[in-house]
Amino acid sequence: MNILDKIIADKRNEVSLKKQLISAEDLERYPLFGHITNSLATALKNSSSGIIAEHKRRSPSKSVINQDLNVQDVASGYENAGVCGMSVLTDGKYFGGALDDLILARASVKMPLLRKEFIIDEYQIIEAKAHGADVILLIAAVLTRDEIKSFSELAKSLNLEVLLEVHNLEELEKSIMPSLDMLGVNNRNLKTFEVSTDISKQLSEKIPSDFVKVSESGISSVKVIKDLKNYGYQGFLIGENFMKTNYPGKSASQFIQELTSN
Ligand SMILES: O=C(O)c1ccccc1NCC(=O)[C@H](O)[C@H](O)COP(=O)(O)O
Repeated sequence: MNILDKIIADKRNEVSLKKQLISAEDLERYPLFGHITNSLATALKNSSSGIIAEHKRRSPSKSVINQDLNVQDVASGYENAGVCGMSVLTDGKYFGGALDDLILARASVKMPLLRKEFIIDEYQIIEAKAHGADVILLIAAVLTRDEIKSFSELAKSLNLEVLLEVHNLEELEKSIMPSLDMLGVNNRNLKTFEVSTDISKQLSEKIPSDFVKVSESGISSVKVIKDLKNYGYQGFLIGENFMKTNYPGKSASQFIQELTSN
């Protein structure tokens, strides 16, 4: 079993247990469920940097990245740096994240927040809204076309935006539909952890122009972003490169200054 299959098997158990503890109807009564959402797609379209900065304590590919930081400080640092939005990993077992991280980030910043999660059930979309998210991630590798359609339509009905993530042409072709806002190409193969931005370049021309294109993972230099911009990318999801430092907000700020200075 590859790591992605393991994550998904664990996620199915986790979600089924959670549903027994808190019903979807209960989640809809959470105060944050009614929050007014902010558009990440619009922020990316209007930005000269396009950075989406991630809160990531650890990962299956790198184990520990940084466990010593306060998520509220990270969120404020990123917002002050001028990023377009923040990705908050909420998976506990493999990434050391939590839904509480999303609530704490929401309490600290106004910018769009992406719930970075392995979504396999509509329940998690309601949960995302109830904990302050503006955007959800759907991963084509683990969903059928019918699931992508029903999950994205549910998200849209809750005023959440959808970032659909692919890693190859087959996933892209099965996923294109009007209920998506942004199409992300993950440069990391989630089954082997191999990272190459070549996949973003190869798939760029296959992504219809009505979607905001996002390149995700393994981005650690301004040069790579300048290159990807030539392929039509307007969003760049960066986690480890910022989170491995003591001050992720400061790192993001320096990165954006370098990116936008010439
Ligand atoms: O990051 C991993 O090791 C990983 C492994 C298995 C599934 C997902 C994984 N990461 C999720 C992400 O997509 C990244 O956290 C995100 O794109 C940022 O990547 P990076 O800038 O390389 O930290």
